[in-house]
Amino acid sequence: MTTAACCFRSTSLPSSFSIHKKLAVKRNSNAVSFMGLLSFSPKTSSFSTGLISISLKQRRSKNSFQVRAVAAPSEAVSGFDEMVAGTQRKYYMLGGKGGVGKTSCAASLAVKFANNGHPTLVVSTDPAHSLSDSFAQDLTGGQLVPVEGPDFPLFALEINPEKAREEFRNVTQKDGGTGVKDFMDGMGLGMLVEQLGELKLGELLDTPPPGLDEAIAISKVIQFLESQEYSMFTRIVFDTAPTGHTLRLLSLPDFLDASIGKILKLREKIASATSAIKSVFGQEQNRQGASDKLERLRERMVKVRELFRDTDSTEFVIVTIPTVMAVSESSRLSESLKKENVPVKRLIVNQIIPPSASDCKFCAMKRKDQMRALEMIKSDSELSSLMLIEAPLVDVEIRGVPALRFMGDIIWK
Ligand SMILES: Nc1ncnc2c1ncn2[C@@H]1O[C@H](COP(=O)(O)OP(=O)(O)OP(=O)(O)O)[C@@H](O)[C@H]1O
Repeated sequence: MTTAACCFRSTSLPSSFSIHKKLAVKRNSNAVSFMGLLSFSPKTSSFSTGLISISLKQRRSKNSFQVRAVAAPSEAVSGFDEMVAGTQRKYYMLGGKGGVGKTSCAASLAVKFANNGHPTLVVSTDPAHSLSDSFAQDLTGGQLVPVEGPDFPLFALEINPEKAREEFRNVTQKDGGTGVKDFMDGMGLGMLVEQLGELKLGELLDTPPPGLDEAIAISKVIQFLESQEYSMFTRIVFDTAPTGHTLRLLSLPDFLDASIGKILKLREKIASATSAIKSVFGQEQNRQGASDKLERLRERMVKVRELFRDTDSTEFVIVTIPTVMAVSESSRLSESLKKENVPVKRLIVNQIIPPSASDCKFCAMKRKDQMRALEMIKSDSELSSLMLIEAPLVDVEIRGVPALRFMGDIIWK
């Protein structure tokens, strides 16, 4: 058995393991190993650290190599049995600070659900999508795209926030905002125009606050899921935008709901005030259509809000890394989510450096730091009550279904 010493270099892997964007999924996307002592056994064609082994034996299935975990640094259980049980539709939203591994964790959960018999949809509502990168497949286009690899249907959806906002703008501005204003001006109802000023909807859409795109994206997902065609999905996994956005998103549906509610009320007022002349101008039909659209949009916003707070079907999983900054932010996120009555049960601490048998000072220091952050979690009033899931740092990027399957088997137990 040959032994290669650690560090966070995938150069400790043979050259065929180097990660190339396009080829990753077909050839070597399961090229995953932990930092730490890495051994290669030519006899069995497998790598092993003290913690995992990766078998290079080619499988007959589409996904070339088999990746097998022997043991993870933490034997902590994520309660996956509970997550996977039942065929009632469940929503999992993964969120946290930027770059901590939300997409990798969300994608690995989606793969795991699909491999456990759930037709699954994974949705990115992060304006900076990375699902395509994570799956090493082109999932762009704002439509449901089948993901190749898992045993059961897995679809991905990257919502194009710009496009979604544009659609929203068309409905609210043309038919509900400026449309109302023009209409009222035309009717000589200037006194009602002032009331529109309060709505600030046009302003909102010109300089959208963070979170708006996500609210619209989620409402769009709800729109998809309302149709019969998509009723087969029993698990929906959301890869959400970084923390700040998520927090603002939580209050947005209320805000938008109120704004749209105001517009609709205003419409009713106008409708009665202009009932005598409206038929002359033949505008009644248009207005009714616009009102219906707004009403539907409002209903969807209400559903977004309800979805976030539904303890039976929804759970927000916080993803963090073991650093003081990330832990502090996660604590604040947990507090805010609880305040908003969003169900939170699990906390993933990602990128934990496993104990290393090699004599790497940098790793030892880093690990010590991480252990301190983990202690901080255990004594944090917000985070200590959550189910702690520890996920190891691996020394290459997690890309492609086999790698995600491997990661999923470590995290979701
Ligand atoms: N446990 C891990 N070990 C090694 N690399 C990891 C791990 N988790 C995530 N990564 C890598 O870190 C990078 C960022 O991960 P990912 O895209 O999942 O994070 P994110 O939180 O979704 O980021 P963003 O906030 O930018 O959307 C990716 O290159 C991913 O492969």
